[in-house]
Amino acid sequence: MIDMSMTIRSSLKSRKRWVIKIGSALLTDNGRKLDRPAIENWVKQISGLHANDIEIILVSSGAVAAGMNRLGWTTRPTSIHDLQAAAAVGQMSLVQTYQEAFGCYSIHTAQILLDHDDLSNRERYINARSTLNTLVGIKAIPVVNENDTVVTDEIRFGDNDSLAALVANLVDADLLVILTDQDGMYTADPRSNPDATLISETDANAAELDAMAGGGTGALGTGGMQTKVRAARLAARSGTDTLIVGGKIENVISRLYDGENLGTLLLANQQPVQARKQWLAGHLQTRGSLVLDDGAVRVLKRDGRSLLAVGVSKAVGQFKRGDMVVCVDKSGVEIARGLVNYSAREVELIKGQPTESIETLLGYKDEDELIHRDNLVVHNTQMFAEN
Ligand SMILES: Nc1ncnc2c1ncn2[C@@H]1O[C@H](COP(=O)(O)OP(=O)(O)O)[C@@H](O)[C@H]1O
Ligand SMILES: N[C@@H](CCC(=O)OP(=O)(O)O)C(=O)O
Repeated sequence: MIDMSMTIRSSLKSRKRWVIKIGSALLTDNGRKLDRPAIENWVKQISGLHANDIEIILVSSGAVAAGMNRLGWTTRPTSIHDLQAAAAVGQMSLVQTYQEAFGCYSIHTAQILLDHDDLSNRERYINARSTLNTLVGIKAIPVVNENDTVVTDEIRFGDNDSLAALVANLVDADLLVILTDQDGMYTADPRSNPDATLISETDANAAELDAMAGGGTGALGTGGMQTKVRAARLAARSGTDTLIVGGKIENVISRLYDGENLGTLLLANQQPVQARKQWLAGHLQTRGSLVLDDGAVRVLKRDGRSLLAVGVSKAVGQFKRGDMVVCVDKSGVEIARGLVNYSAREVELIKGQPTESIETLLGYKDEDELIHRDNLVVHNTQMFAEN
């Protein structure tokens, strides 16, 4: 009998484009300064893949931790401005370290700082995508982090796992590798459950993962395993498999490339969706919601049709035309999300009404649909549960 897991592992070599995320806990050896020898070691391995024509986009945390260390701050600040200041100071060390380390292999690096708006605005999304594709095309290695200077709580990704997944969507990555301080994902948080066992491989959307993933983290990491599972689900939307693996395992990246069975492989098990829909699905910020009646839920889920005003019973929030809204059934379960063609105020006037009445009710009609099917992503229930 063929061992499927070995088949998948050995096929990793043929995955052309990898997004590799290195977490704070790991980069700073859990709170001490940037672990330069460790960084040089990952860079050496990544350079090996690069020499084999694998395209790499690096998502690196560590700015806050590196900044704290430079500033002599021993405890992580709670004020957002202090965190931003630490990140701004630390980002300098971070990129300098990567530049020097990759420079030893004559590889150019490029700093990319992204915030939520960059990926939620269609135009900026396309610009970010083109720049990353161009950099990869000229064989430079983009080093991505969240743009901590311009973000506030409301628009923060908050953890680099989500950012890495959205970057994977953005560049249509073939594999997302999340390097962390545990050997992979365990059946429970190994910090508090010494009997927990390592999961080798499962579906990214497997429901049991939610109960196994703890949010608890070390001194500097954010999000724990929950954000990694969520990231794997986001990445799955562009058909990208995710590997969660220990960054301190000797030669981990090279060994994964060679097909070794390390860490936890969370499989996308779905075909890549159309690029625009990926962007919609990864669009974390929503401005409101629409409550659908049973008939609308059925046609969206079963027939993939557009959402019409007649199937909506309520608008919640202050959204405008073009905003992202979630569509929930009458018990509040999210079934889809998409770009709405009418504002909340307009929806309140046309909800439950046939399309022919829109012009009479509003005095004009922009579009027949509340959300056109091209701008609508219908998903299975638990995908956005943590948003
Ligand atoms: N099921 C689990 N398996 C492995 N680690 C887990 C699990 N649940 C929670 N964790 C915690 O997640 C931590 C890693 O996440 P985090 O501290 O955010 O690191 P990073 O900076 O790499 O993102 C681990 O140190 C561990 O304590
Ligand atoms: N932008 C922040 C990253 C936030 C963070 O620590 O994320 P993670 O590595 O997922 O725990 C930094 O560079 O410090």
